[in-house]
Amino acid sequence: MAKLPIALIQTRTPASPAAAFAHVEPLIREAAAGGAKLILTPEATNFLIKDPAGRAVALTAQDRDAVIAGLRALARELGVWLLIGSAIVKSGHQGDDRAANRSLLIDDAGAVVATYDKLHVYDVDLPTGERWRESAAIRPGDRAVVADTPWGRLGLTICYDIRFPHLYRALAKAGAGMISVPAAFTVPTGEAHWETLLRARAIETGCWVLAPAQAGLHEDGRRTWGRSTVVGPWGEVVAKLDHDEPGVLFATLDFDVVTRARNAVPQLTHDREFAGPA
Ligand SMILES: O=C(O)CNC(=O)[C@H](CS)NC(=O)CCC(=O)C(=O)O
Repeated sequence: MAKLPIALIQTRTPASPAAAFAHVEPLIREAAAGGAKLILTPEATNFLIKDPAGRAVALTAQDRDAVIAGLRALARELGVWLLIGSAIVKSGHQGDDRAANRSLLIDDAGAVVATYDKLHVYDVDLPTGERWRESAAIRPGDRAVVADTPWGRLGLTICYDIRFPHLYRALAKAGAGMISVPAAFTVPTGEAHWETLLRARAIETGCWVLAPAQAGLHEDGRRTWGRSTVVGPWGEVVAKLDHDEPGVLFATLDFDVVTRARNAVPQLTHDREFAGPA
């Protein structure tokens, strides 16, 4: 199979959608100019605020969101596939005011070909005193998604999902050769867990793991870990931005490596049913 040149975009997304688009657009152009055919952006590409429940930004529906519309036009203009790691949009569920934290896969004609709503929401109290209640603002999704691309199947996940290995196993078993993990990781958990979790999921699944990240001190005082990373199917870090500044990370995916890793250790075919623990 042909090799796939990709790029991960590392952003420090501002709080307003217009500023968020102005921030990400030149980075995507740089990625396309560098030859990437699939470009991935982080979680919360359309705006990033500390507390989405605080709603400084009015929610829009997916098909009315100006950032999504702008990025669809850009994908078409540049002739690239684009994963909007996530956009925070109206969930579309009646009687639930919360948003969806949604990944959107855009093809090179600008069409939305797959969407995935983040399954696991981040309700966590960190030892540093940081307190997150994502469930107050975000309605979690209820289905896993793999999408077909010209280069094989892509499994879609978001940020905190990385801590739920069974989701990744299900995606690999559904034929994914690459899995996206757009993120806005906190600094304390980024430092302690980010790279290890990404490498573990790659090793367990024999998939390419593609993790574009929010980075640095955002305008509302929130800080994210950055360190966008591409991990190969054997678990090695193939490319990484070792900092928390905005930027573009290039890599070339070879899907023969997926086959080789899975032939070497056919763990995906060795699952067993088991009783208990009692
Ligand atoms: O709220 C937004 O606008 C964007 N979404 C996020 O920042 C989300 C939910 S608060 N962050 C995480 O999932 C961090 C996970 C993490 O850091 C970990 O697993 O340790």
